[in-house]
Amino acid sequence: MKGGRVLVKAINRNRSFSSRTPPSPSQILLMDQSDRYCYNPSLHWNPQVEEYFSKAYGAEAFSRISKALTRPSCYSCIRVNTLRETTESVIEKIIKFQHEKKLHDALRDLQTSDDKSVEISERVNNSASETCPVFKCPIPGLDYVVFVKGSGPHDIQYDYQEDRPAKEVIVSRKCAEAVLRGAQVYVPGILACSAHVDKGDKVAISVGVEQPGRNGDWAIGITRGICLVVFKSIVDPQYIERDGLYIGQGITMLSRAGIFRGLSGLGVDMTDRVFRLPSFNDVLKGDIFLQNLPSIITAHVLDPQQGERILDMCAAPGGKTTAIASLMKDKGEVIAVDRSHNKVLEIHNLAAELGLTSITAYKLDALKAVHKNKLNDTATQSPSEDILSQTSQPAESASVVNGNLVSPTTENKIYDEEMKKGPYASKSDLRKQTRRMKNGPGRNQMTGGRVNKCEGFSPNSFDRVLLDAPCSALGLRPRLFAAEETVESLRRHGKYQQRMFDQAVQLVRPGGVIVYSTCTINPGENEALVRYALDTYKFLSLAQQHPRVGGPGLLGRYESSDGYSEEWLKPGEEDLVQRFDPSGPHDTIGFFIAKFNVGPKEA
Ligand SMILES: C[S@@+](CC[C@H](N)C(=O)[O-])C[C@H]1O[C@@H](n2cnc3c(N)ncnc32)[C@H](O)[C@@H]1O
Repeated sequence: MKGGRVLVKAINRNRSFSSRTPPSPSQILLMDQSDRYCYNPSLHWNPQVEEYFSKAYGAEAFSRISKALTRPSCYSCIRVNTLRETTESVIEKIIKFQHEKKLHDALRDLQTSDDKSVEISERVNNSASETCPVFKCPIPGLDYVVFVKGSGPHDIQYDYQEDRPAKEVIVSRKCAEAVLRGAQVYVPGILACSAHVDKGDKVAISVGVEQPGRNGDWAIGITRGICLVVFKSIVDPQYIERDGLYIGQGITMLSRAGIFRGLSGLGVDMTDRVFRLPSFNDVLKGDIFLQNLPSIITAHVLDPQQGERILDMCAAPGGKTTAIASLMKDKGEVIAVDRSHNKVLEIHNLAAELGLTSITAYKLDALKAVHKNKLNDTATQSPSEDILSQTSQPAESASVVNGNLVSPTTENKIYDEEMKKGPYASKSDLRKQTRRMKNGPGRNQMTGGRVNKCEGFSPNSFDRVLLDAPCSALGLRPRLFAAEETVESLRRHGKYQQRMFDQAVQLVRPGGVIVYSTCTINPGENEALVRYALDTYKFLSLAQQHPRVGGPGLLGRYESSDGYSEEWLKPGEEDLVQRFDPSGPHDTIGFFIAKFNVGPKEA
């Protein structure tokens, strides 16, 4: 009864999150559940941002883009490491992998099902994990790119019965976005679940998405561990808000108590998904790299040549860096910088995994990428004259404990804490135990390493520079919430990118090339940057791009009621940039690429 009162309070509190008048619990139970148990989300935007984008694209086009962002692309895009493998051999391996996965799922089905009479071959045929079509990318020049086609959205049978609602699990938005891309549900991503959930139960998975509050703020309104109850007299908080936010169903790997006691591990094994996309986590490591099509195209557009010296200014985790090095057949010098120590380690690990030796990664703030003692040194320098002051940073060797990257100091503290709790005989026993708990040596679970720090580079010392700028990332999909960005934060991104671009311009040699890219649909970070670049540096000109897959850029300007204005492209420039529309025929993320030729610089 006490629990019931807590829930009623929670419901009342959460009513403020919905602008609709919530139906009563008995009305809810009479509602057509097919409206509820489906995937039909609409993306929340900050109202001013929505107005700005609607003006930029037109209301109808923006609504299409917004809808497309809530879905994953319908295919996985794989870049074959051509230094190690052929496209044909990778296609064969992927087909074999999918058949093995189907058999694995059928065996799991046999283990968990009450009806053991169904033959394994029949289970293989009925398995929800499809063998997806695998084919070479048809774009000329990209025959080392492989597409694996997924499917969806699917209608899922959640076995809802009026008197016995499905057991449910609510996951966080980040977790749901990963699940929509093919991941499993891990314990930290679970926010809430029904009462009496046992290990092995079939559960419907929905998403807890931020809802508008009274004060114009956004909140999820779910306390982790809350119990979901649907009786005739009571419904859980956010019952209404989860309408149309069901992403599939799965089998729980732990009981309710186990889920909320644990910190890591698989929580729900997804058996039926709204979008079926093959997951290639840790599959064919070193032979393939999963990468968005526009990112692969960005490396092509840079057109790096063997023997050249290339700078990738914001490089981690190294997707484009490694694509560039591969296009150069690993011959030349690819310098990759990122401001984050751990992310530089990721670049190292990825380069090692793909067997690329032409890449050197440094920790460096790209806003200070021009060496300060060489700022006025505008004479063209050959790479050998470019003296970098680098320090091999005596970086703390980092370790992974329980999935988290920790420094040795932190690691020691953890040991001390664990010593107090655990039955371990000694620190060395605990160390062994902890090592066993560590995740495997995947690229994102670094097991420590040294990072070179560098003071910057001489002006004019690179043949080509890629600035894949940090951005609002409003092109990434699937996305279930977008209202965190305001017009002010979007403008700040634009200013930051301009400062980085200024550095790129100084570092590239006359006659060289700069490629600028973002994964956002925001014209303020795309077309406005191009305008800034062309108006500020008269020796820059837009260059033709190959291959050309994206659509034209936006022409004109934008003026808001607060007096702020933005200049975009001028007629004739629109076909020299590539804008990837998430609602377009290629079904990619939202992305933007501009390529600049660098003419003679003024003295
Ligand atoms: C869009 S991601 C780059 C993705 C990468 N190019 C790839 O293809 O894998 C942007 C990166 O910029 C880095 N970054 C942000 N501000 C930076 C700065 N001031 N200097 C260097 N790197 C920065 C972030 O750490 C992040 O890794």
